[in-house]
Amino acid sequence: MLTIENLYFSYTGSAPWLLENVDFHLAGGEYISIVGNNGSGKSTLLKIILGFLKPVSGTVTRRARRIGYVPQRSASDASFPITVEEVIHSYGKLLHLKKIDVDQVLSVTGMEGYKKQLMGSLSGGQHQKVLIARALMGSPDLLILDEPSTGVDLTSQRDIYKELDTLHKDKGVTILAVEHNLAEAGKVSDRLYHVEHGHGHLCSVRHYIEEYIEKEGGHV
Ligand SMILES: Nc1ncnc2c1ncn2[C@@H]1O[C@H](COP(=O)(O)OP(=O)(O)OP(=O)(O)O)[C@@H](O)[C@H]1O
Repeated sequence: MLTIENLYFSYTGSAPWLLENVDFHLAGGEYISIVGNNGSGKSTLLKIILGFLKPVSGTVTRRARRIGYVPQRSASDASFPITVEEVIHSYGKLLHLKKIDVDQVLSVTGMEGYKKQLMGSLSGGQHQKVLIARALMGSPDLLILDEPSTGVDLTSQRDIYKELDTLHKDKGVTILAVEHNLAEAGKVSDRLYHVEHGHGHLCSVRHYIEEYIEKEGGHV
């Protein structure tokens, strides 16, 4: 679905590298969460994968038919006066979809009852559920999310990861997400991709937690 080979990236275009000699492979049907400290380059890697940024060197091969993207939530999202149904309609137009059934789109994450509401009036969890529903328009085979549960209460976090788990397990959607929420994402991801000091490696959730406990002297 996605292969990265020998990727180097920095915002200046030269060393020191933010991402250095990165290799990554995401197979169809997998769910991988990208984890690592603040500033380690996770969102940057996602932007390179999405084609928003160009690697300085190395290759990114995308084999997905269609990619759905849920961006990181920003404070400005709440102040823009747009309703839920307008968000769905405008995205459908962007995708050149011939028919847009707003109720059907929103029903995937149980948000059809909120279509007349302003985006800014939704709670953090409701907002993310609308963005996930939007990202699923046009039936993407790869769903990419940047910190899907930021600013979301615990109950809504569980709802969101339950939905991601269903999409992954029942509908076969391949998922790649930048994550800080290991408590929830760890339960549903197949593996983690740990970005640290410019390098990345795949590991199991268990291995990552053990490594973390060792470094932090026994505290998670
Ligand atoms: N447009 C930019 N121009 C220059 N530097 C940037 C830009 N965007 C990000 N950076 C820097 O690149 C580094 C990595 O940022 P990035 O957002 O990829 O990290 P992250 O791992 O996603 O962090 P977090 O967990 O805090 O979201 C940071 O030092 C950041 O300040």
